Amino acid sequence: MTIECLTSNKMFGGWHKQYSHQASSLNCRMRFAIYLPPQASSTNKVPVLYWLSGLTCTDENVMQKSGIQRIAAELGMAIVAPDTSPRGEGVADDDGYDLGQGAGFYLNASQAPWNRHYQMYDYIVDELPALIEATFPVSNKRAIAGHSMGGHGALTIALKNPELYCSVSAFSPISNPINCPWGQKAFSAYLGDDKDLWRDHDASELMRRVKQFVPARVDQGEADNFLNEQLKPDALLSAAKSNGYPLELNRHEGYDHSYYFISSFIEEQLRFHAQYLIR
Ligand SMILES: N[C@@H](CCC(=O)N[C@@H](CS)C(=O)NCC(=O)O)C(=O)O
Repeated sequence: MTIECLTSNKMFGGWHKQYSHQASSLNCRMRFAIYLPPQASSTNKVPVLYWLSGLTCTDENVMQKSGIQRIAAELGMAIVAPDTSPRGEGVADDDGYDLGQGAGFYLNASQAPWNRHYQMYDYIVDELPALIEATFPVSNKRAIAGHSMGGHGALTIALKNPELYCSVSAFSPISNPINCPWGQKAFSAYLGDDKDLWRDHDASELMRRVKQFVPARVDQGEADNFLNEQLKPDALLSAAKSNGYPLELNRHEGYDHSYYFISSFIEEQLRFHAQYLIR
């Protein structure tokens, strides 16, 4: 498991670094970013928040636009930002921004040609945390968060693995992908036409039936141009209500889908996670 450090920048007393490594689950080289707060040292392991980004993003969007490091440094929390799909010349792709590279949807593809590399669920749940915990001064206390496609990823991964994550949050998640164009396009390609199999990758479907509740917070801008067609937070809310799931859904008047919105509320989300990660 050799990894190569690509960049290293001191920030708020800690370090922001980018690494490249060969990902065996994805069968290609991957880049990720990590922010290590000043509290992280060989004698002090800090908890980790995994951040899953949205369509068209890489590890860089959240690290460059959200301001997440300032509050992570105060709270003593590492942030890990993986890429949003497998990458490279030999990796299947599509002309659309919402399928293929930059649009891995954090699931394991079963259909050709996608199944050769698109195993993002295994990468995020197993391979990457194992690498992070073996390489950096971090504990195995994990939380997970994300934006849009990454909000879908964070919610579905936490709901399926309540023993692995202390808490979950999302900005503007694709809450009911089986009933929206982004989700239907991606799930048809990656999972095939059997819609029964899609339900296992849908946050609203999972929230309606899970028995173990991971503390969950969602922030949604009311002026988000994807709100009604793609994101559908009401489906998530009604699933939570029907199952007695204590979901905290915050609606914010006037905010859109961008990182201007995320940077306005990232501090609140990190403080939400700190209640469960840092005790
Ligand atoms: N239609 C947009 C969809 C992409 C988009 O809005 N991506 C969101 C996530 S769903 C994002 O975070 N973009 C990158 C950024 O704002 O830094 C496009 O043309 O690229």
